[in-house]
Amino acid sequence: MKFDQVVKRFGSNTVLDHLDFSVDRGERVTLIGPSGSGKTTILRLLMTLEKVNDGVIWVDDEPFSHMRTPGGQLRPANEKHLSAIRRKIGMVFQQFNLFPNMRVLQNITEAPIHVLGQDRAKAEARARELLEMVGLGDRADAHPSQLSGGQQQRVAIARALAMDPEILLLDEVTSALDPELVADVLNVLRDVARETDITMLIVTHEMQFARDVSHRVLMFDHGRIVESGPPDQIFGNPTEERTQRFLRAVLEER
Ligand SMILES: Nc1ncnc2c1ncn2[C@@H]1O[C@H](COP(=O)(O)OP(=O)(O)OP(=O)(O)O)[C@@H](O)[C@H]1O
Repeated sequence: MKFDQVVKRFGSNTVLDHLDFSVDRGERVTLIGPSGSGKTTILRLLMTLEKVNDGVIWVDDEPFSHMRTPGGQLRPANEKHLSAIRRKIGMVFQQFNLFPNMRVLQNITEAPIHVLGQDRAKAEARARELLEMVGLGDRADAHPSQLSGGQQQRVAIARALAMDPEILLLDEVTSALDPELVADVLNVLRDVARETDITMLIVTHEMQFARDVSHRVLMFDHGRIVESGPPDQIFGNPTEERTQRFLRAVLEER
């Protein structure tokens, strides 16, 4: 995946200013930085919830924000291109947004059956495997309201994985949880990181988790990358004053 000179503005506010970065297949990258630095905007562009003002996003060497004309030129993606391409992307949000009137199993199989056209038996078998993986093998028939927030978030992780995404976006997935439920969710994500080769883009304030699972950390400020490197370097020995100040502030919040 590659952001090539991406510009995103909201009115006169330039949130991403000619942003360039790439993420390799299978790489896990954490975005850190102060509030308003553009991290969520990057994830929303990849979810096709926002459109770039300039520059191009590429996934698998194919234009993502754009599409090719028969003459080989790039033009902004239309709805058809976006709906095909957004299937490559899975996302888990701060709010779990499960379908409240569907049981856990159906929450997971809904999109594979209705969007990907998977056979029901196959989708259910895969959903049960994923429920085992997130430690909820015995809750397939529960309704979301019968689960804790942490369990609901683990269902949301299984639901995202059921679409076999190439890229998984995690946006502050533990921020809405009671503190005692955070560890279970992060442990499930550590397992996902260990057992799959899904590319992950992670926004989190859980610095130890970021350190454990990321190959690389990008520090953002005002829509630009201030510093990037392996987690041990960024968290252990950051060179930029802006990164040092940000990490001190995060530690003080704890
Ligand atoms: N839909 C929108 N309309 C107008 N401005 C927006 C919109 N979405 C984001 N912004 C602005 O874009 C900037 C970047 O926001 P973004 O949410 O990407 O930052 P962030 O780094 O994810 O912050 P946080 O950690 O608080 O979530 C902010 O100035 C924000 O006010």
